[in-house]
Amino acid sequence: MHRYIRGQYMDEEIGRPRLVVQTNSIAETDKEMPGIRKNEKISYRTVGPFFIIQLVKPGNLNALEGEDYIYLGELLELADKDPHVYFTVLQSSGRFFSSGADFKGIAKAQGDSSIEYASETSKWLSNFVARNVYVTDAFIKHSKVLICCLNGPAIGMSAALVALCDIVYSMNDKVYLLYPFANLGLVTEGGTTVSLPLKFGVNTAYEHLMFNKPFKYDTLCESGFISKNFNMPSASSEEFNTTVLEELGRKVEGLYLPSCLGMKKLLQSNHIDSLNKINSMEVNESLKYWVDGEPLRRFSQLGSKQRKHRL
Ligand SMILES: CC/C=C/CC(=O)SCCNC(=O)CCNC(=O)[C@H](O)C(C)(C)COP(=O)(O)OP(=O)(O)OC[C@H]1O[C@@H](n2cnc3c(N)ncnc32)[C@H](O)[C@@H]1OP(=O)(O)O
Repeated sequence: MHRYIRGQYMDEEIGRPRLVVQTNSIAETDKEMPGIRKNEKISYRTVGPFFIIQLVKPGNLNALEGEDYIYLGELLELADKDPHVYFTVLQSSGRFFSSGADFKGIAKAQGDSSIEYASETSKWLSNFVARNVYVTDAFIKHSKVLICCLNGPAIGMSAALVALCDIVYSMNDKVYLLYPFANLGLVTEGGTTVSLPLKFGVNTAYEHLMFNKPFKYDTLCESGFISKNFNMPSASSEEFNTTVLEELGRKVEGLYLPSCLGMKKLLQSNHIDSLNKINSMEVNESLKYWVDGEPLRRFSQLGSKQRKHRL
């Protein structure tokens, strides 16, 4: 267990600071985790009791392919297993938190002739259902407190994962969440059938989902979705990430951190059954749409800029 003493996290098991490098008031270690590959779009590290996952591909607004979502799930499992970790912190880079599923990745899955599928159903079970259900499940059952640092907007599957976080901080009032399922020939995914009505109210969720309308800052604040706006309009995402981490370091000072995990387990028990149920229902409902081909047509229009979201 960690105690934050004189600017250092003391590891009570080994009776000395486990952390070797200090960045400002936050002690840091870039621990090599066994058994996990690297991913050029997503980095991770531990800082005291915080397991930090960062999206680091700002060039395409941190769009993620199927394999990247699987990687996120694997990182969550890693954080789950680490007894020194109490908080899993999601950070990003650049002007967007994440623009969701990568339309180039989806076109690649469709055009890949190296794999022969028995049927369209078999193809989309593998390219959509299995991946989606896995990463959503990893977020639903995660045992550490999930904190999201929204440096900018989040879209689609990535926005669904944001809605599964326990605490969300924003960098400024330009952030929004968009679930463009109706514009892309999809249905709700990533637990949003449950998480959005829960966090915004049923009718507000309907209005935004049916008409492809972004949840803008005002709604995010009024609903309590955003716990705190750091109000850093001219800062970089890196400055925002550092500021949040420093503040978190001060916030956990003196806390008995296992209590936080105990409370997470109890709070999670309120909705975990309905989230588990909907995860399976959502992907099974979506499968029909992928097999029919409408999402592919629409993702391809998005890639060629023939289709846009109304923001
Ligand atoms: C697994 C299946 C599940 C699917 C669920 C989903 O996640 S659905 C959501 C899918 N994502 C989207 O619909 C967002 C698509 N992007 C946009 O609508 C716009 O890019 C934007 C986010 C509104 C931002 O518009 P803006 O005009 O500010 O920027 P650009 O469009 O010029 O984008 C900058 C570069 O980023 C690339 N890019 C953006 N989003 C994606 C993406 N989802 N996939 C791949 N690449 C993306 C864009 O192509 C630009 O790159 P250039 O090389 O500069 O052209």
